[in-house]
Amino acid sequence: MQSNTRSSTEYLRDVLLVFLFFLTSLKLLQKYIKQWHLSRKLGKDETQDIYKAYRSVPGPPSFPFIGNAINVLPKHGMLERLLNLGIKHGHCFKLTNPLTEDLVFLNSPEAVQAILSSHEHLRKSYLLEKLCPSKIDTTMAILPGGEKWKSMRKILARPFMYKALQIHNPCFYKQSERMTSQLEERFINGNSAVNTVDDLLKQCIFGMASESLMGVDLEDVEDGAKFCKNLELLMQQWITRVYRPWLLIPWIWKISSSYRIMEDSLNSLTNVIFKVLDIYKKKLNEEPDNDDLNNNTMAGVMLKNGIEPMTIFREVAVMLGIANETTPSAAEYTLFMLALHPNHQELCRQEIDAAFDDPSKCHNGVLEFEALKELKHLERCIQESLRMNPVSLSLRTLETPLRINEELVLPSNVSVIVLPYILHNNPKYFPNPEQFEPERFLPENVRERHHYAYVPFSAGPRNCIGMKLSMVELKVIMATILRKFEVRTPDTRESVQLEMDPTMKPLKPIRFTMTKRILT
Ligand code: HEM
Repeated sequence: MQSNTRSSTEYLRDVLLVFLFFLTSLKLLQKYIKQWHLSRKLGKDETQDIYKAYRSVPGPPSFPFIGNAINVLPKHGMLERLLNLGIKHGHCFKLTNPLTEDLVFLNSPEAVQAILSSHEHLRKSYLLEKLCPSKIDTTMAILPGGEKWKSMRKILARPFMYKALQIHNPCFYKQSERMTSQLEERFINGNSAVNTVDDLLKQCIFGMASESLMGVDLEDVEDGAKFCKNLELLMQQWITRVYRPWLLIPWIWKISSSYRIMEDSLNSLTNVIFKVLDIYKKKLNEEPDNDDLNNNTMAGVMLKNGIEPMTIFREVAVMLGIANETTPSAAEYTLFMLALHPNHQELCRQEIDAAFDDPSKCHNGVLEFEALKELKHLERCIQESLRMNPVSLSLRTLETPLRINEELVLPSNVSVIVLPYILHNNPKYFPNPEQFEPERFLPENVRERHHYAYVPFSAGPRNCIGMKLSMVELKVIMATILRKFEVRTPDTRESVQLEMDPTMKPLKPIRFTMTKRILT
């Protein structure tokens, strides 16, 4: 019996070895074919120069079969390992991966500018395209550049501009007031003085994004929390495939439980968004010339441009998925920073009180949109918090070579990553990076820094379309919370670990205490 078990273990090991050998050979073959293709395009000498320079890109030792897997796995602690590599190797380093393209991390503002400002390198990643559920793989955020991406990005730009956001100003306060009442319930009337707030921030931000982008309060159609949960399930199943590569094989994926969960959540989301579109169309029929309805929501601009309902559904679902994955962790972390630094919290509060107490800037508890621009210290605190926890990253797969500087050209079929966490925590660009110093964002200090040293929302033609929306959301949320509560935390910066999942967020929800302010 024992020898049987041993022999089946050995058999398994042999199969695994053959499989890995086969994979590595395939990868090598693929590499030579790509090199041969490039040499036909550029000439043999130039191609040899590119590959020679590429081989000199530093990086940790890579192993047969597993490449640099040990540098990224386990997920726990990955960010710190990557930051250390960034600081050790300087402006770029590479990691190899036996299953997909090599990854080159760009860590200096000059190298970051080379990729992000380029209009030629707009493809995000082959892997991202492969992983994407087929119903949403043609959305603007996933498309590999090209005319289709360009025209959709142009159509969708309008609802994200300040003019459109200004129109939705009352809805931001409505959602935020809803949240502060829930906070009051939790901290003042509840049993425990110490609580987490991540769920309430998420619901509030989701409400703001969905109402401003679709023009309908989701709570009027169905339980917003349920919709939010379905979006999260969709994102989780999608990401599961990165950590379980066998799910990349289509037939295994289609019989997996993850696929079924994803299909169920997709169907549920489709039903709700179609209901919202019906409400919106009815409103449009009643007021066909209403500029707000036609131009200031995603639903409006897409209907006006004759885009079919299924495409509208896809764009809205992906947009809300991204909104839900990014701004809530930025809000939680900003609140944490303000809780850890009462002096900065007080400076923000002085500006906030001055605006709320000025009858020319505040009507019925709603600050004029323009008054948000005057909350300068708050804005710097949000920027500094996004420096320390930049939430997202930029990823591109090169279809043609990319010149980084005089010496280095990266060959095609390499994936390039800008991880702002590395850039923003490098003492060379931000001295004492572990310190919370909002003064770094005073205009005179910003002017002295390289424009590409701070890129939480990316930059260039494929930057974040939702940047202004999320800054407005973050300001309104912080202003309404600080107006009502004194915020503190029993957690420390060292005890709050950030993880990439798939965006950067605290591993465990952060705990807060909130004391109600007595306003005279
Ligand atoms: C704090 C919040 C946010 C952060 C830090 C953030 C950051 C980013 C980053 C780094 C990118 C990658 C760009 C690239 O590949 O170079 C991106 C893309 C994108 N973001 Fe955001 N984002 C945030 C909020 C939002 C919100 C609220 C929305 C929409 C409601 C949004 C929609 C998008 C879209 C659609 C793209 C893809 C754009 C394209 O491919 O053309 N983001 N974001």
